[in-house]
Amino acid sequence: MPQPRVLVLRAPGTNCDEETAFAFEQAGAIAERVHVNRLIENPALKDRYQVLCLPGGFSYGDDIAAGRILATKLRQHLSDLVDTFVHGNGDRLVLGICNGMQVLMRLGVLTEGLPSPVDAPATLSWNDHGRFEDRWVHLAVDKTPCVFLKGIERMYLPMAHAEGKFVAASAEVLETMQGEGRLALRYADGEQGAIDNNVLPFPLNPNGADANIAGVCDATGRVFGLMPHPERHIEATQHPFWTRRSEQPEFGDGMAMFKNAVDWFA
Ligand SMILES: NC(=O)CC[C@H](N)C(=O)O
Repeated sequence: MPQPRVLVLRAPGTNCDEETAFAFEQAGAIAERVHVNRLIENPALKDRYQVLCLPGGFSYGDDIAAGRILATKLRQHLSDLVDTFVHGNGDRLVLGICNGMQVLMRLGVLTEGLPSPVDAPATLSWNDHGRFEDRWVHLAVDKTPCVFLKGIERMYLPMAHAEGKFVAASAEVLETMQGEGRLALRYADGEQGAIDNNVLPFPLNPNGADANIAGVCDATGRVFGLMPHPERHIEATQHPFWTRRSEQPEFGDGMAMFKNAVDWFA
């Protein structure tokens, strides 16, 4: 099986790049952490990679708005790189985790092709309670073309963010996204929780996101952004109650996402 090469993009304030690269490597990929300034110096570096991953953290200190500055830098200096991974020949993948999803949202690649009643079809806003929130959440996968979520029904993952509330500009945006399978990942009520479009109470929905949205993809399913952290649950012993389980699964819930990415290139 060809080993895909993953570009894990770093910027000042990124803090999940090591774990994310490790998760991809455990899944069978070759992952390299590359600083955004190295790519600006040498844009041709991008041609080494099949997957672009924007990891979590506080890029540029979350100044102005989380993800805003890195997104602007990418748009100004590396639009060709973004275009190659997002569109290109349709043979590459893009994953944004937490701050990475924030960057993808600010770039507009996760809401491409949607009706836009105001300046953007959707955005990420501050959590309803106005604070940084760090907790484990139950997630359910909706019917979706998302490559990363193939075969996954549920996950239990940590979330850790302040600006993670997905807000759509209109009901039409949400309907279109759901129709295209783009509302891929939702906060759910416990392990058996189903997809629910009615906003679940805190802490089930930790930020008040519309339709309990935790992750969205583009229309092709190759570009995916999620607020929870799959790279923080790739081993069974990272589960908060692992010592109380009689049997351990082979991997933590997040691992399947990284394996799906690797398998897509097989
Ligand atoms: N874990 C993260 O990537 C945090 C994202 C961002 N800094 C926020 O607080 O919203």
